[in-house]
Amino acid sequence: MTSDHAPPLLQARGLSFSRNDEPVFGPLDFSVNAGEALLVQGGNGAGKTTLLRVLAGLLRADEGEIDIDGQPAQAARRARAIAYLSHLPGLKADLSALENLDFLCGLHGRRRAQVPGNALAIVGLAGYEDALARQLSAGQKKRLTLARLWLSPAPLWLLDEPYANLDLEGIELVNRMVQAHLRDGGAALVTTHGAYAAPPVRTRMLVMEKAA
Ligand SMILES: Nc1ncnc2c1ncn2[C@@H]1O[C@H](COP(=O)(O)OP(=O)(O)OP(=O)(O)O)[C@@H](O)[C@H]1O
Repeated sequence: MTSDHAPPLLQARGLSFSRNDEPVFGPLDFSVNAGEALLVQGGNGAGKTTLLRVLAGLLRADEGEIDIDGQPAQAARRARAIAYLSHLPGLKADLSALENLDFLCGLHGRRRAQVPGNALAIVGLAGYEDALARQLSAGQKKRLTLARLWLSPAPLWLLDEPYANLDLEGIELVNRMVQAHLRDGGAALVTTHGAYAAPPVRTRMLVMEKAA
């Protein structure tokens, strides 16, 4: 079977979510193939973060189906396939940068041939190995979460506002990481308000609007 006939890495059909009977989004239909990015665009409150949390399995959809590699996205498949970069850093404040990465690799595994020390250098944090997470700036924290992402073995990246808090060099770093990940056969969903940079890769668009 050639990759042209492989099922999408991620497919959502009729996906909808509401809170207290108020619709937040949907029904949405979209798919992302290996080697592609899906830009999830929408203004504040449009439901982008909520969608990523539903895809990551942190919230339950009201209706619809999510398939990963052509199979229903149950918990074990999600855990193996998805790396979720929240807009919150989710770091252990009293552990060092390197300890945070070691801890997260212990929880989620890591790509072969990638080690935490190298990942720190790749994201521009060489020399910060022993700095406590709480002593890092917002942009440095973001870079540390990018190092974690880089170490993840998961093919499907869910990136919530990956450019937030980053300087120009950091934005280019995200774009290079996404390009390399897609070249390796991965895929990425990237939320954006539309005003940010977007990765220069093969992209699909999903435009979300605040539910009426
Ligand atoms: N924990 C929560 N409890 C109640 N309502 C929430 C909660 N989180 C989000 N919402 C509401 O759900 C809607 C969608 O929010 P969401 O964070 O998904 O939007 P977004 O598109 O990511 O916005 P932004 O661009 O501002 O980050 C908003 O109306 C928001 O107020």
